[in-house]
Amino acid sequence: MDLLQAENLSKRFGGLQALYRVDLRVKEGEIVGLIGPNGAGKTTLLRILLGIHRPDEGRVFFKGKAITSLPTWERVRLGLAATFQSPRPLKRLPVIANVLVAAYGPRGGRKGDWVKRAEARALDALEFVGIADKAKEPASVLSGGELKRLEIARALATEPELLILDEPFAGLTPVETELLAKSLARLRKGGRFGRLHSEGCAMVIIEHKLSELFKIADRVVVLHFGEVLAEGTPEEVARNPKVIEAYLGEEAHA
Ligand SMILES: Nc1ncnc2c1ncn2[C@@H]1O[C@H](COP(=O)(O)OP(=O)(O)OP(=O)(O)O)[C@@H](O)[C@H]1O
Repeated sequence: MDLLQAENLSKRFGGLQALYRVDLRVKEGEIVGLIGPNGAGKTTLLRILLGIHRPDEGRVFFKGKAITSLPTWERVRLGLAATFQSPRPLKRLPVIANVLVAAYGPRGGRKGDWVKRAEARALDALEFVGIADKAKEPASVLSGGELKRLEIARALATEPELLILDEPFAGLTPVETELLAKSLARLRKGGRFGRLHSEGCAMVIIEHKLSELFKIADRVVVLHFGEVLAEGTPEEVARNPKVIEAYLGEEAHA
């Protein structure tokens, strides 16, 4: 059984067809890259998976359960987590408090001693993304790259089974990008990270930095004008003439 199964998703904003009959499947522990030109519908798809938008048509299943009409918090409780293109931290609160919010959230409560363990898990999530030394600083002191990593720590504190990342590498330096890509690959393998536990987290990663994405993705789905243009391994997608014409070619000319 697939961990996530989205079927026949369509979404229209006024006269604009942002998504048209899109299918997306994610297996347990799989990393799926979601790419496509600006405006292709990637963020719209992410928002439907999270319950921020309702699709006009189509259904979403997570762990075999129909979640199409569930609110976001219930999806999080089931094991979905996400980070967004633009981080929105609680700026005046310490970095650790930003992560604690997630650790105390609806999913935290599934384990008996969650209140006692929340602090430890929040710290370990910060350790995982390499900003534990800033735990007591207000979130406002973090650099752009560190804020992106804070978002990831916050998502990880819920110990998700599927993590959806919207441009995690954007705004990161090359060194930060490489470190984060390695951390995500470790997370997918699973294991214990301090007091955090991962069974091998699956991921959907929206990204324009293709060389980094292609190193860690098992499969890549290409959206174009709201429809799936192509799908395959990174190698297959990179040499697909339709993809080169619609997207990669454009990058090459940029
Ligand atoms: N809330 C909204 N209201 C109206 N139009 C929207 C809304 N959200 C997205 N759109 C439009 O839907 C289309 C798809 O946008 P979307 O943000 O999903 O693309 P994207 O692939 O994520 O692009 P990018 O790479 O620039 O983030 C765009 O034309 C966008 O302007």
